[in-house]
Formats: sequence, C-alpha cells, structure tokens
Amino acid sequence: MQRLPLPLAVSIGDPSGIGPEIAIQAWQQRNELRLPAFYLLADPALVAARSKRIGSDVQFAETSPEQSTEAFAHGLPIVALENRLADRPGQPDAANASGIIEAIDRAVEDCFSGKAAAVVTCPIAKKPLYDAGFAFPGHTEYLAYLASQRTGTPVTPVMMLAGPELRTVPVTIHIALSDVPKALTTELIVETAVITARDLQSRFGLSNPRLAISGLNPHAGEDGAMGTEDRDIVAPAIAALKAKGINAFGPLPADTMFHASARAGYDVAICMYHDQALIPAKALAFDEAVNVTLGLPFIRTSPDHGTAFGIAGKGVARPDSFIAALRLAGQMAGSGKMAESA
Ligand SMILES: NC(=O)c1ccc[n+]([C@@H]2O[C@H](COP(=O)([O-])OP(=O)(O)OC[C@H]3O[C@@H](n4cnc5c(N)ncnc54)[C@H](O)[C@@H]3O)[C@@H](O)[C@H]2O)c1
Ligand SMILES: N[C@H](C(=O)O)[C@H](O)COP(=O)(O)O
Repeated sequence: MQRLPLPLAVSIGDPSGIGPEIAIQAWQQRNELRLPAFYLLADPALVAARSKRIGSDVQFAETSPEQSTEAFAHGLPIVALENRLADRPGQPDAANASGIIEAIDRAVEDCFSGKAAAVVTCPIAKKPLYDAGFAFPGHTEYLAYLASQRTGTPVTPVMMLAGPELRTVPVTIHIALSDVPKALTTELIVETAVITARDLQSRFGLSNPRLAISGLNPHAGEDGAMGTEDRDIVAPAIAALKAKGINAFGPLPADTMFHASARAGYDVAICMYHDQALIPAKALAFDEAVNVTLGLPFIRTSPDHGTAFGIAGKGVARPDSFIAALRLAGQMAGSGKMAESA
C-alpha cells in the first residue's frame, strides 16, 4: 500500500477575519491547482456557518490529522478544536482567543508528533489576543516560544516574506519605529542574517545565498551625515558576516535596492525594520508573497495579508497568498508528491 504524504496543519486564525473563507476556497481549488493535502484546525460550526454565509457548497469531513489526507479528496478536512469560535465576520472578539491559540498550539504539536508536515497559519489580529492576555507580538515570536518549550533549546525566529521576485527579512519586527534604533544591534543583525543564510541553504536549496543588507537611515547614513547606525552598527555586522564566509554586502540605501536590476543581484534583502522589508514585498506581490518563519525546528508559512476584517464574510477575499503558503509549505516539506483527489 502506498503511504500518503503527511498533511499540512492549518490553524484557523481569527475567525472574524477571512481565514475560514480562504481555506474553503483553497480546498475547492485543490484539484486544478494540485494542492498538498491539508486539514483545518477549527470549530466545525464556525466553518459551516461561514460557508453558508458566503454561498459556498463545500463539503466537510470532520476528521483526525491521521485520517485527513485520505479525507481531503472528498471534503475539507476539519479537526475540531475543544474551544468554540463565533462566526461574526469583521467583529474581532477577545472571547475567541482561546480557540485561536488552541489551533496554533495543536498545529505545532501535530508537527512535533509526526502527524503533520508543516504549519500554515491563517491570519490573526494582534490586539484582540493582547486584550485576552496573549503575551507575544505575533505568530513568529509565539511559534519560537512553543518550539523552545518543546525542545528545551532557545529558538530565535526570523520573519521572511518570500515572493516570486523578492525575499525580504526584517531584523526588528513588531516594535514601534521609535524603538528601532535602540533595538538594532550588530549582534542581532548577524544572528538574523546567519539564520537566514542557513535556512536558505537547507530549506530553499540555495548553496551560497547572496544577502543584501540595507542601511537604516536615508542613503544608508551618507557617511554618518544622516545618522550613525549604518556606519557603527550595520557595517560591522556585514564585516562579521563576511568573516563567517557569508555572502553579505551593504549597507545599501533602502530606497534604491528594490528596483528590478538591483533585485537581480541578491537572493534576500535583510532590512532593519518591519515596513522597510514588508512594503516592497507586499507592493510587488501582495497576492503571491508568503510569510515564512525561519529558524524554527518545523516549517511554518502564512499568507502575507492580515485578517482583512473589512471584507470578511463577503466572499470576496482572494485565496491566492494562502494558496501560495500551502504550496511553499508543501515544497519545503519536500513532499513533492501532491495528494491526489477524487
Ligand atoms: N499572518 C498574520 O497573522 C497577519 C499578517 C498581516 C497582518 N495581520 C493582522 O491583520 C490585521 C489587519 O491588518 P491590515 O489591515 O494592516 O492588513 P490586511 O492584510 O488584513 O488588509 C489590508 C488590505 O488588503 C485587503 N486584503 C487583505 N487580504 C486580502 C485578500 N486575501 N483578498 C482581498 N483583499 C485582501 C484588505 O481588505 C485591506 O484593504 C492586523 O491586526 C494585523 O496585525 C496578521
Ligand atoms: N508582520 C506580518 C505582516 O505584516 O505580514 C504579520 O503581522 C504577521 O506576523 P506573524 O506571522 O508574526 O503573526
């Protein structure tokens, strides 16, 4: 008997966002797009209610991770959460936090226990989770926490946005812009770049990845005339990376490193703060880019967009970035073979 590939574990994200409907749409396109098998960790009642709301005739298969690859052919596999989730599109509610977090926890645990090949997360909104006491800036940091709890080893996560024409990594992530200069250290840049280079080799098959390192200030500081961080913090990090044999160069002025011919010169842009990295990635490929967490002992991808509360429940959300996240997770897991559907 041929063994079926391990499925991807998809966490439902914030149920008031578009997560349920992009998962439904992706499953409906599974055959034409030859998507890897996945199951949705969710409240089945929420997914059924959202399906009805958007006028979808999707079939469901309430199942277990172990049975989900087989079930994938016939219905959207749902692995039921213990917590209930309400179908109130566009109205985030801290009362859903337990279910949102349970879905993430179980997806990670399914990877560690060999039931799933990777974690794919639907978007969460940070504020309702913070209001419920969630102490992590986002998935990226929470997944690293779960990994270090599970393995007993500290884990530093790195956020990478990966699109067809550009990969970017923010060194500092979910912090206020005013806090960036204080948080930016030579050590943090080096650690982020080392993890990025290592994972591009091991998980993306790039034997000698080229890392373009941005500056922080306009014109990368213009020799200290517009800020000293580029000279005093970023440049020493690049020297340290070169000394480790990593193909890193910069600091590059951020405004001129993303045009087409500049992009041809590197495999990833290491940027100093969130928007410096995410604006070019999303501007170039909002419907195709994928958020990947590097540095984890398991694979995690996510669409590049958020909860899109304004369009949730209307049936107009595009599933493309989520589909790209499924595909990339499948490729990274090396499944190669896609689950055949009936
Ligand atoms: N992976 C994640 O969990 C993740 C990623 C990004 C943002 N967020 C969170 O999402 C929330 C909302 O963030 P935001 O408003 O800045 O960004 P957003 O991506 O949710 O929405 C930005 C704009 O793009 C549109 N849009 C987003 N996804 C779309 C899709 N699939 N199809 C069609 N249109 C789409 C929205 O309607 C909106 O106009 C925030 O709380 C943020 O923290 C979560
Ligand atoms: N910074 C990400 C983005 O804007 O796409 C997003 O908030 C997701 O972060 P997590 O994957 O850490 O939740």
